[in-house]
Amino acid sequence: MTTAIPDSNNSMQKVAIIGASGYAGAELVGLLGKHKRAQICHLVVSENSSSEGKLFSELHGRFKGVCDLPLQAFSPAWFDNNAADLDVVFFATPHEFSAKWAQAFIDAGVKIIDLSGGFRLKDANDYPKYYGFEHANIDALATAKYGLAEWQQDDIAKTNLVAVPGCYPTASLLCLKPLTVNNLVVENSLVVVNGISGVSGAGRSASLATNFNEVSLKAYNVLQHRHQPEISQEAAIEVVFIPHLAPYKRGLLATVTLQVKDGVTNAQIKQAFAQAYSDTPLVRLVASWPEIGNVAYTPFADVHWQFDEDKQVVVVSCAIDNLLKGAASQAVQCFNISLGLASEYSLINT
Ligand SMILES: NC(=O)C1=CN([C@@H]2O[C@H](COP(=O)(O)OP(=O)(O)OC[C@H]3O[C@@H](n4cnc5c(N)ncnc54)[C@H](OP(=O)(O)O)[C@@H]3O)[C@@H](O)[C@H]2O)C=CC1
Ligand SMILES: CC(=O)N[C@@H](CCC(=O)OP(=O)(O)O)C(=O)O
Repeated sequence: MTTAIPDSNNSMQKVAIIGASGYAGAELVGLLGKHKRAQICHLVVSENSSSEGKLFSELHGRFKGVCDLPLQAFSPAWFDNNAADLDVVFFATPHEFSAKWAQAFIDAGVKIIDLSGGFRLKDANDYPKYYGFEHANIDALATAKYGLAEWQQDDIAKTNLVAVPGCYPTASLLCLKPLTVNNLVVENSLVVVNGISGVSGAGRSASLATNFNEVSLKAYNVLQHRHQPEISQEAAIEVVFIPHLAPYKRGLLATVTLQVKDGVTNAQIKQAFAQAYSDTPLVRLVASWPEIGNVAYTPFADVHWQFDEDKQVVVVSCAIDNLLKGAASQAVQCFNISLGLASEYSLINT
């Protein structure tokens, strides 16, 4: 069953953010705190979190005087006491949490906008392989809709479980989809996606591998990253995905290299990108190769492409902020779409 949010009277939506102490959750607090249609009712962390009871602004000092709500601990009792009063819950939690709890919220009449990967893959068998756990809720997996905001508006508007795309898949798919939906790519050819992320992509918890002082620049999880099947699934084309970790805080770049069919022209490629992104305020076709510095701390995605007519090779690159277009601001786009608002509502010039 799918249910749009009841919204006939432009009502405020009562929202909770689970995972509010983390990086993506904190960005959501910032965006939803100034959103005219959202009332933040609860900020939630894990059951045994060291952050329980602290003010959100104690953890994220830039919000002092802006959002001083206390962080509550999630538990089955918390769910029983609060879920039914909410309209929308954002999960900025580990993937397993979403997989376990989404259905209970949906049964309580709550819409879920899930920033984790708990509902992105359609094949439940991929969860043990790429996420390391058996999916707890295969029925909900079947009803979830992927939420790449510029491409899946109708699905997002109708579902009560939105799987917000991963950060690398967002940038990669914004590059790929104009070419794949127009059937321009050579069948069964090698499609290579190189991604580079800064350290905030790994979340707030301490780890030696993602410690700023330890990171230089290297590829990781090559051919086995969980975003490889996600990109392939949503582009409907097999890709080779090579993520890299680099020593900066915010932003992500994906660069795609592929071969287009014999006879495909520069004009066709131009038309495909123009058609896709001429009317998308948050996805900008830019005149030179995208830079992380132009999109970090913003909800924008910048896209640029180049075509080698002799080799029939296209290179497309997209830069985003991993915590915004790659997570929180895209989640707000999904929230806006579900309310019948323009997806960029409250995200530009506010
Ligand atoms: N960082 C990024 O660039 C992106 C992240 N994402 C996804 O968003 C989600 C959050 O990522 P990020 O903010 O980076 O991660 P963080 O590690 O920074 O934050 C995780 C949050 O989840 C909370 N949490 C952990 N376990 C539980 C639990 N069992 N129940 C309830 N809350 C829990 C943590 O609170 P506490 O530990 O205090 O309990 C914390 O608030 C992940 O699924 C991630 O994959 C998506 C796109 C990009
Ligand atoms: C630098 C870094 O570690 N990045 C993370 C991806 C970011 C993320 O949180 O992944 P989701 O979008 O799937 O939630 C990683 O490679 O696992």
